[in-house]
Amino acid sequence: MANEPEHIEERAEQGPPQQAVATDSEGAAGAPDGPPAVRIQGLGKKFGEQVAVNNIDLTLPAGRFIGLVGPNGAGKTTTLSMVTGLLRPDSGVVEIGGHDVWRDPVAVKSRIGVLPEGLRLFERLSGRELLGYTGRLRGLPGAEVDKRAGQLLDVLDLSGAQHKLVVDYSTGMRKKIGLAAALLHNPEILFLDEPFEGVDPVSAQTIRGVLERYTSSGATVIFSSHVMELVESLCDWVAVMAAGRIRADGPLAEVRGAAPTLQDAFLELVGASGRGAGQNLDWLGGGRAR
Ligand SMILES: Nc1ncnc2c1ncn2[C@@H]1O[C@H](COP(=O)(O)OP(=O)(O)OP(=O)(O)O)[C@@H](O)[C@H]1O
Repeated sequence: MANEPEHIEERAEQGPPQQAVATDSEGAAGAPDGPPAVRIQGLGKKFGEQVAVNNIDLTLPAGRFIGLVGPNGAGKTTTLSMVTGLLRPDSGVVEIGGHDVWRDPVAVKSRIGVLPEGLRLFERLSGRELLGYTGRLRGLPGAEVDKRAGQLLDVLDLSGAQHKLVVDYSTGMRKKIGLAAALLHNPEILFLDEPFEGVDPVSAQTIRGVLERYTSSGATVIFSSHVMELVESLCDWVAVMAAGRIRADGPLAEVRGAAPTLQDAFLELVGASGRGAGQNLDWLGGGRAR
């Protein structure tokens, strides 16, 4: 990720140009009785001449396990940063649970949990203190924060490290404490940027279990990943992004289509299926005689 998140309050004040948002509750929203988890219209972001996100429209239904996939530089992090109010778009509208991210930031932020990529944590707090601080910031009563923090630390196998300073946490431990902090207020929608990166298989299994339990209650998870097998086994809804555009989105089976795996469908969608595997590197082969 190359994004340097701007300051959140500053961005909340200076929303992007507003556009009218269609009010239909049909189609990909999938939940006729409520608004979709996320509705994006005309969302765009440029960094200098580099178009990171190219006027995308996307509707993500509530109550699903949703994967946002795409090659390096596709625009996933930029999109998630704008959707969660961490980065100001150049254009477009984002609604979360029917609330405009820029006009109604408090309503939105109380409903979402975010595990951003390149997560910055308060390094000089212990894991336990970090959760205590986050819970109080979220307005939870102290006793409830203590209870939930203890349970999350236990489930995520961090109890033994709860009094260690976050600065001394490993990459995987940082992901797990970040996830605990994002879940503490029991949000309706959880956004996770590469939640499994740097996480060992045992911890990945634990995180999976926590997320599956969370979505089974009707909550929504939206996460970005490069690992197709993971997305295929976890998600029931997928959006494929490449070069700043949405190439396909919908139920997993629909996006996979006739392809044997999501990986095959993905390579086809992003136009990488015919790309050579380094045939030009004819000098490479350290095991052969030179
Ligand atoms: N702060 C920034 N300044 C300049 N360019 C940026 C910045 N953030 C992102 N970009 C560019 O925008 C494009 C999209 O980047 P982004 O990080 O959103 O992609 P991504 O899909 O998350 O990639 P990855 O999977 O590698 O993390 C890339 O070309 C990237 O170089």
